[in-house]
Amino acid sequence: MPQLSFGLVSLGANLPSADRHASETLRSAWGILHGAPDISITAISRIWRTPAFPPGSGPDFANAAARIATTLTAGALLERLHAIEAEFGRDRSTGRWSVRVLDLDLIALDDLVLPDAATLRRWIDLPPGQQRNEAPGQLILPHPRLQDRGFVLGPLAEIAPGWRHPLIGQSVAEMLDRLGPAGLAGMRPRSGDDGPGFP
Ligand SMILES: Nc1nc2c(c(=O)[nH]1)N=C(CO)CN2
Repeated sequence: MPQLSFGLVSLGANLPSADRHASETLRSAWGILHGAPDISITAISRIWRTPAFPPGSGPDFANAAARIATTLTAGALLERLHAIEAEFGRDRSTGRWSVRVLDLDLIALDDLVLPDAATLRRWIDLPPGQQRNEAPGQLILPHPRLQDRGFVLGPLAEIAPGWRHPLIGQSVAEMLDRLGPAGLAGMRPRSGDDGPGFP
């Protein structure tokens, strides 16, 4: 029997037409994710509307977070997430902060720390905006900017507030607290009828 892992995935969409379209993109993406034989979504946050980061870099995003159970390895799961992004027309070659159709980020898988604790610590401590020197496609877990981003932590706190970062040692709720009110500035869950709960 392959091992069943616990995973956290952050979903983001920013379309020029924003809003309604972007949340439809997220809904169909999590439908595809849940339809895969070796992945199931066990909880999904509400859809949040969030200002683009960095500020002024484009239209608002729709963001959500999913808790999954999977038998896939981290590498296979990441490939699957990229394949779903490609189905939505995302082109990873168009640059880091360009307008994207769909973003599926693997935030964490069990307590994996990759590539290793010392390297991840160095990347976590990099000043904002400074580039990491990872190889293209290299697996980094947990996501190295997770603790700085309200648009990740806000939705995540709805489905996994007690999940503890294996290197930082803080829970999602504690990381969100540390960001303070400014960390969620301008961000809001869209409406009560968006969830939580799946489907
Ligand atoms: N609000 C918000 N801003 C972003 C997002 C995102 O998902 N939400 N994703 C980015 C690229 O990963 C860059 N900026």
